[in-house]
Amino acid sequence: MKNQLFDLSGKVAVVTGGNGGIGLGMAQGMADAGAAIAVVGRNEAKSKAAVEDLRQRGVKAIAVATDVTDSSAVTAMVERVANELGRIDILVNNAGMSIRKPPHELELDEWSKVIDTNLTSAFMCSKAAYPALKASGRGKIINIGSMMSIFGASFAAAYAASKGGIVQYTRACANAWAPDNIQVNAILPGWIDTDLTRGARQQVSGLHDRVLARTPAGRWGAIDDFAGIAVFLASPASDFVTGTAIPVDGGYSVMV
Ligand SMILES: NC(=O)c1ccc[n+]([C@@H]2O[C@H](COP(=O)([O-])OP(=O)(O)OC[C@H]3O[C@@H](n4cnc5c(N)ncnc54)[C@H](O)[C@@H]3O)[C@@H](O)[C@H]2O)c1
Ligand SMILES: O=C(O)C(=O)C[C@H](O)[C@H](O)CO
Repeated sequence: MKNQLFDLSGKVAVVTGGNGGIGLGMAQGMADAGAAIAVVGRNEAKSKAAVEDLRQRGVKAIAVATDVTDSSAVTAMVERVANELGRIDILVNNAGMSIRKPPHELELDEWSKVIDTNLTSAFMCSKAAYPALKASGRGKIINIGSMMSIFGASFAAAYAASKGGIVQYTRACANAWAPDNIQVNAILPGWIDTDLTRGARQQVSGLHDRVLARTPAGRWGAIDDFAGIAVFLASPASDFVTGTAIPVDGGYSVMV
């Protein structure tokens, strides 16, 4: 008999920021395991391309244009996914951004934008999706933290605050929703080659080589590195795993 531990057939996953970068890597992994995917993003051309890629993998996929900092848009997004794909079993809170400045130069509106995008969006999406995840009977939430959930950087005050907050929010929800058989976990990516970190490499002098030097795997991460962990945390294989924050970092967080 086929091993069903990692089988996502019949499941529906919502991936915020799923039209590129780490979100697309996770969406591709879950699609290959059989899940239908709702790609939640703002850039329609990128979302269309992502949906085509996912459909080529033999699953249903839809694009839902949504700004995850807008609470009524988030509510409408969840309703549309449930209507069009029939259910929600997996929510991946992945959308994120950074504004890289020293803390004393960061304006209040910049601080708020980062916290709203990286942390408050996870709260809003999780709260909106909770009834559907509970109805699923086997709900899974995957939140995306960072090395900045563990370490600090002079250019990442708001970003690190948001990513530290994601870990604590994950733990709270894991406790609250365990009785509903919803597992809530976080992934802490190391340094991954995406649009986000292309910006970081332009803005932070020497970053590329510093990351290479302290990553035991000897390379930057790729979006494909997130397919396996997404499938694990979305599937029955992780049914007794909740409240954790798992680094996917080529060893960066264990390097002295
Ligand atoms: N790349 C890395 O090294 C790295 C490391 C640690 C954590 N992360 C986290 O991984 C996640 C994905 O980042 P990435 O590196 O793939 O970068 P990315 O820029 O490719 O992806 C971020 C996605 O979030 C979307 N997004 C941002 N604000 C949004 C909003 N208001 N509404 C809807 N969508 C929005 C973007 O449009 C984009 O699609 C982020 O949470 C990021 O903080 C990335
Ligand atoms: O883009 C930045 O400024 C970041 O800090 C991105 C990530 O969080 C970083 O790769 C560490 O995980």
